[in-house]
Amino acid sequence: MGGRVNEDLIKERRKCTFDIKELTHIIDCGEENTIKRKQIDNYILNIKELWDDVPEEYLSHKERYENAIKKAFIVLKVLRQLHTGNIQITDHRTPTNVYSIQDGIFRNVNPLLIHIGLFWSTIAAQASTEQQAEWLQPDSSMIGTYVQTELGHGSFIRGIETTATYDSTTDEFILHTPRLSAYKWWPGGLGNTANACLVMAQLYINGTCHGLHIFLAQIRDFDTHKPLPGIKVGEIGPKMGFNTADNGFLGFDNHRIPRTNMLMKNVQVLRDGTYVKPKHDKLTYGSMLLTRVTLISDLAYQLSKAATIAVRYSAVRRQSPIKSNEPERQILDFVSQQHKLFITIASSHVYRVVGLWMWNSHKRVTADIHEGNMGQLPELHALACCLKAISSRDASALVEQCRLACGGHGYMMASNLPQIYAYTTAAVTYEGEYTVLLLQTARYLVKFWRLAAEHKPLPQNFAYFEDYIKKNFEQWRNSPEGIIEGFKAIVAGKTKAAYDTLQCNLRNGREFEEAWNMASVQLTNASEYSTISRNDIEALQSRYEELLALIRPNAVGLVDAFDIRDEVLCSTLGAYDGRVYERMMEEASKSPLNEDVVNESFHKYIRPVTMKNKL
Ligand SMILES: CCCCCCCCCCCCCCCCCCCCCCC/C=C/C(=O)SCCNC(=O)CCNC(=O)[C@H](O)C(C)(C)COP(=O)(O)OP(=O)(O)OC[C@H]1O[C@@H](n2cnc3c(N)ncnc32)[C@H](O)[C@@H]1OP(=O)(O)O
Ligand SMILES: Cc1cc2nc3c(=O)[nH]c(=O)nc-3n(C[C@H](O)[C@H](O)[C@H](O)COP(=O)(O)OP(=O)(O)OC[C@H]3O[C@@H](n4cnc5c(N)ncnc54)[C@H](O)[C@@H]3O)c2cc1C
Repeated sequence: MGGRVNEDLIKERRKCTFDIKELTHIIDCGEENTIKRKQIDNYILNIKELWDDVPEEYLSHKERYENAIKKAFIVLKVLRQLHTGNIQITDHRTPTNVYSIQDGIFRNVNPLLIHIGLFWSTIAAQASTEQQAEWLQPDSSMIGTYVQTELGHGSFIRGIETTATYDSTTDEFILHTPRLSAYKWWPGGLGNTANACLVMAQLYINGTCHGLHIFLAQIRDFDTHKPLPGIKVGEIGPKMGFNTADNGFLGFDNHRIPRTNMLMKNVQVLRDGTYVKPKHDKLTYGSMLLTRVTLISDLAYQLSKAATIAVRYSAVRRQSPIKSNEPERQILDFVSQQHKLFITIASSHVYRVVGLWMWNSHKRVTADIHEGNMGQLPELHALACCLKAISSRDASALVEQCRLACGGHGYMMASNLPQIYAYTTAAVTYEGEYTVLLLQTARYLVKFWRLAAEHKPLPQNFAYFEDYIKKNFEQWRNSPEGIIEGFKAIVAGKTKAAYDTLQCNLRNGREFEEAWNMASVQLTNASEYSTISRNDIEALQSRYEELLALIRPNAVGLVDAFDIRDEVLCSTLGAYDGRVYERMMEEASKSPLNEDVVNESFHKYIRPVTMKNKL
């Protein structure tokens, strides 16, 4: 759409007091990354076949999938070209990588997301060198997915019922779904697209269960794409979002695969059925750990999209004067609006930085694990669980806040905020449900509290537990360092309270697991335990309001610095030029209900009633 940029946005950009490009480079971790990102964005976003004539919302469930899969293979081809041309296409240091721009292309989810993001990475991390050489060929016929969750079990994966029984007479595993609740349910790409999968199943050898292991299974014929004998597979139907993700179900009826299809980097089953244990029994959960780490950056990116849309719209939208004799003000001038939006910008930066830090920690811990040192894994797991849980919960709440901050227009699909919300809120559940993950972190904290309570030596990271017990906490200071100290006190105080409740339940004769369950609300909630006073809270509040006023002139500059292209934002409200009302009218004209001046239903249903006595 051509035309002038909205006058208010022009003024906002003139007001900005910092160098927008410089911030973009910081976000991208360096100017050279920005340049590279823009080149790849240009290359991919200029492919005409990736753009729709008809908005996605007007397509049927089936058409949506077919449209998405067409685009997915164009994207895959481009990714392969870039890959073979030695262009580094993923860079987790930047939130705006090739994975992120796909949001715009699909306006939803790439049905090959799990193939690219989980199937390949799990093989790369958990298959032996020989298996990788065989399965990770660039021209492989396999389109795969990651098949773990079942109808009956998602969170509690030890309860998974699918079995893989070793048959030493044929050197094969027999994959089997013993009952309805054992049907695999949810995996992305499974419904129609995948012809292979990594399946999580309970390993049985000579009647002994060795727990969960991962197996590669072909499920559809590579040529005809028909399900193989013994495989029942299909799509699970419409969802709140993720409607192009092709989530599916899968059942095995004594389906045989070679023994060498078990992922054998960390654990092995030998030809005679000997089981060789892994160095750590949770290495099989490695893909979940990696995805949880990756998700933090993705959620930061979703926040930056929502903030960009809502801030630009709030600069363009005028509604009500502040003083009755004045013209109507930009809604961005209302302090309550600033409070809703600036916290979203800030949270995006927080999770971007934390996501990057976690990504580097993951790399470091993985390198240690390769050397046989598992010491850092529990801490990484505890951090990944907590950060995935709170980043997804914060992101979905803040995206919804941005949507509400756009009033009625935020409710339009054309604003793209409902889709960003549906995408973001799913992350609260998948890859480990929010509460379940918080409880994993709580378990870790309680362990160290017990050490502190028993006056045993603590690692440096937990020295603040000891400080809390010895009441060594400093007086509250209204400064960033003071706030961090305050948070430490809250964590220590909360952990102590949960631990005390747990101990009390145990003293009352409860078994540990039951006592844990009874303390679980305390284990997942935080309260105020610091030395903060009412005066401090008032001082912080007024400092916060001062900061809102300081940020106000830079709000548009701050979201421009995220540098998200209009094709990726896909929003009538958030485009760079701010021509909100023109875009809304243009999008409305695409509604099939505007094709005929008089819809035929008028003649069929309305007129016979309204004109009944007049005909
Ligand atoms: C050809 C060219 C191609 C080029 C390629 C180009 C690439 C292009 C771009 C690619 C970009 C990629 C980007 C990827 C981005 C990904 C984005 C993802 C989007 C995702 C879409 C949706 C996908 C969704 C998938 C799923 O949901 S999969 C299913 C996930 N399921 C879960 O998460 C289940 C949750 N439950 C659990 O994890 C476990 O049950 C539990 C941890 C809660 C409990 O486990 P368990 O019962 O076994 O354990 P206990 O509670 O008894 O604890 C025992 C001890 O074990 C420790 N523990 C547990 N887990 C771990 C772990 N993972 N690591 C280490 N330790 C662990 C506990 O702490 C206990 O310890 P303790 O005894 O000492 O206390
Ligand atoms: C969009 C989407 C995509 C997905 N993609 C995949 C995929 O590609 N592959 C795959 O294998 N799976 C996938 N999943 C499945 C996903 O991983 C599971 O839904 C998720 O792990 C949650 O498990 P659940 O559905 O069993 O929830 P449940 O565990 O049944 O949770 C229901 C409620 O019970 C509570 N609860 C459960 N256990 C406890 C406990 N121990 N303590 C306290 N509270 C508890 C939870 O907090 C929650 O409130 C996907 C899911 C979604 C929504």
